[in-house]
Order: sequence, then structure tokens, then C-alpha cells
Amino acid sequence: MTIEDRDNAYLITHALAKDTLSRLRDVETEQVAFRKGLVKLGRICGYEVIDGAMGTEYVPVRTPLAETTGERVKGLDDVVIINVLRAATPFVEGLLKAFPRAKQGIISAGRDETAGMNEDGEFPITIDYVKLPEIGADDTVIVADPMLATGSTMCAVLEHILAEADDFEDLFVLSAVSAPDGLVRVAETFPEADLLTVAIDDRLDDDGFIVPGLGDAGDRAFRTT
Ligand SMILES: O=P(O)(O)OC[C@H]1O[C@H](OP(=O)(O)OP(=O)(O)O)[C@H](O)[C@@H]1O
Ligand SMILES: O=c1cc[nH]c(=O)[nH]1
Ligand SMILES: [Mg+2]
Repeated sequence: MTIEDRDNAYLITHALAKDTLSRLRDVETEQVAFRKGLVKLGRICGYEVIDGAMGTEYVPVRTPLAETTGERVKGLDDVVIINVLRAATPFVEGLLKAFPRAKQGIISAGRDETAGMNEDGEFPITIDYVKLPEIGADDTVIVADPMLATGSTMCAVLEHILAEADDFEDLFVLSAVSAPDGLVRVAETFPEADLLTVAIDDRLDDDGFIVPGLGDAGDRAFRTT
């Protein structure tokens, strides 16, 4: 099974998204610029979700001069954004500029990197904090994590979400950079989700890092090593 076979994985192709990601990839981009870049990318991706998936409806508008008809985005208030701690935090800050009234959830999920990848290319994932808002049938749920590497974190996160909510309008997994293996793992395991990513990179290295990728997004944004 390859990405080309999937009908639930999509590339975000906005030129500014590609430009911003290229700056994030640059090893010379330091913490503040890196964090701001993730915020910017989140905002662009949010606009792309609105443009590609949400549609508009006609509404009456009274300007200072006349009655007219305008357009409003459908379902803009029925959005749930789930922040996968920690690297998604600046990414979500940007998404919230596109969805300022979104309900927000948090899932703290981390790879156990000392355990390493198993023979199936998965990491053990520790989830130690989950706080989700109520998810309703009209809600568009966006699960944000800039990095989708082996997909282990996202699979664990989606399992949690789907255990609490199985009725929603749409479920999007939004990432900046994905590795082919992880993307396929998540797309196959969760056919009810649509996967959106700005780039699909070449491969994972032996430590489970995306190559070329952008390094450790959490460490670069939070200045830890
Ligand atoms: O697809 P996977 O192989 O699971 O890898 C992706 C995960 O790795 C990173 O988180 P990390 O565990 O480094 O935590 P952090 O965000 O706190 O740095 C990243 O933010 C993803 O959550
Ligand atoms: O390349 C990777 C893989 C997982 N997490 C990251 O931050 N970067
Ligand atoms: Mg990390």
C-alpha cells in the first residue's frame, strides 16, 4: 500500500505553506523564528482547511449604504482543535487565528525514544494527560501535530479521541511534515480521518526521525535538547 493508493491523504499546496516549511527546515532557523514559523504555518493550514473543506453559505448583509448578500464560512463555530503536546503548541496558536472560537482539547503524548522503534517501525507512546471538549455531530475535529513520523503518536491519540467521540462532521489529522510509513499507518488504521500535510518526506532514519525533515520540532521550538 502506498500513499498514492490512499484516498484519505492530501497535500496542502499553498505556496506560502511551502515557503514557510522551507524556512522551518533550515538548520540556521533559531528558536524564535522557528516558533513563529510554526505559528504562521498553522494559520495558513487553517485557512486551507476552511477553503478546501468547509464551504460558504449566503447571508443577508446591511452595509452603511444598502442591503446585499454576503458569504459566511459554514460551521466556523463548530470546530474542535486538539493540540498534541508539545510540538503542536505553536502550530495550534496559528490555527486559532483561523478558528478563533474553536473548542480546544489537549493530549500529552510522547514517544519513548529510549525504548526505540520496534520491528514494525512503531514507538511505545506514553499518554499522561487528556482533556477533550465535548465533540458533537456538527463538529469538524482537527488533530494537530506538526510531525507525523512513524505515526505511533497519532494512532494513540486518535484511539483516545475515538473512544470518547464517534459522531462528528469531519476528522482531520493536520501535520507539517510526514514520513511515508507513518502516513500510511495512520491512513490505513483510521479510514474515517482525512490526513492533511504540507510535505511527505523521503524516509525515516534508524532513530525514527524524518529525513530530510526539520529535526526535533519540540526541541527546536522549546529550546530543549
Ligand atoms: O509519528 P511519531 O513517530 O509518533 O512521531 C511524531 C511525534 O514525535 C514528536 O513528539 P515527541 O514525542 O518528540 O514529543 P515533544 O512534542 O514533546 O517533543 C512529534 O511532535 C510527534 O508528536
Ligand atoms: O523527525 C521527527 C520525528 C519525530 N518528531 C520530531 O520532532 N521530528
Ligand atoms: Mg520531540
